[in-house]
Amino acid sequence: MNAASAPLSSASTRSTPVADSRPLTTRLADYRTLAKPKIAAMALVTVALGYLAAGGSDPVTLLHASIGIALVAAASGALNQFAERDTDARMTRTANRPLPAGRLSETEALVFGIVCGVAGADYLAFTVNPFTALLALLTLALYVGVYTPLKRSTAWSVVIGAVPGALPPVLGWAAAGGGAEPGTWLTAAGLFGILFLWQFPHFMAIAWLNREQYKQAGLHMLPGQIPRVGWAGKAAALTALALLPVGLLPTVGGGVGLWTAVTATLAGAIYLYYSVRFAQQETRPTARAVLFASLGYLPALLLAAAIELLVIR
Ligand code: HEM
Ligand SMILES: CC(C)=CCC/C(C)=C/CC/C(C)=C/COP(=O)(O)OP(=O)(O)O
Repeated sequence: MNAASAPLSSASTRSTPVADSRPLTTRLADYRTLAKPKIAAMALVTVALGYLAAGGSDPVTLLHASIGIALVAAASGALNQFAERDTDARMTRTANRPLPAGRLSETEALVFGIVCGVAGADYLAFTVNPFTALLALLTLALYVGVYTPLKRSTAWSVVIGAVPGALPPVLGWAAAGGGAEPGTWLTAAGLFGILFLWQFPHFMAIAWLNREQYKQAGLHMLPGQIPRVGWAGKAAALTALALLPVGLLPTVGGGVGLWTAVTATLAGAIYLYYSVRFAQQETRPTARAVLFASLGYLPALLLAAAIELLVIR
């Protein structure tokens, strides 16, 4: 029985809500942490990219889609943390999250996740379209129901987790009615491919930085758990290299233009440079440089597409 399957220590989480004298702002901050706002915010960047690339031009529809998807993303973060309350308690990076730290109860996290998921899906169905609502629920189901449990048993969980992670731009494309226009399917496939590949250098760096903690928690995030020297870096460099041609697909599909293709190539080249440096020498600085490069790539793409589609065109 590995560490992840060991029984929960009773001190690490509470199952029933207790009277809480903390200020409301503190409690709201804990619910905000449950929602994983930074990951959700970056996902919304890619939703907007998908919406614009599918020809979406109504800011109200994009706002409705963003609100609904943000609620479903918050549900995915809360239900993921509910499911990982035991392993989160075993990693210093996550031990201070509301559940392992005992600031929120399992019931509170579960109810918050379910309410956000139901509200988000209903909101999308009524203000955008049922297809987008279904796709958002599929993303939630794959992330919480497939990726999260698989982390305890196989490193392939990262490849599987990259599928829901890559769906947000397709949600934006669906919100713009992309499904009705077969011609835009290549654009949607390109955006999915970009985000799918983008996740590997991003996470190889994170997994390498946290490799001892993942081992301690019994999570299988890299083959062999502690990667053979250079494995994480090589995987990052290879996927960053593959990202260069895939970054051109939304332009080939006609969803975006030449400037977005140029931006994807420049941002991709920077991402590749830092990934190759990480492959050459796996150190904390080279790994952190890959992580920071990953956090700049997607906003750069959205900015180029927005200028190209809303200003230049
Ligand atoms: C296989 C897929 C992915 C994995 C395993 C993964 C894992 C992680 C982990 C473990 C962190 C560090 C969180 C912390 O510091 O506690 C992180 C940070 C982050 N991830 Fe990912 N991620 C993946 C995909 C994505 C996707 C699809 C997005 C959004 C489009 C994203 C956006 C972010 C952002 C913005 C941060 C920085 C958050 C912070 O600084 O706290 N990630 N990721
Ligand atoms: C609509 C919708 C649901 C959008 C969300 C997009 C999405 C699924 C992003 C998650 C990507 C991912 C695998 C994060 C890592 O979680 P982790 O549990 O490995 O991270 P942790 O170790 O920090 O908890």
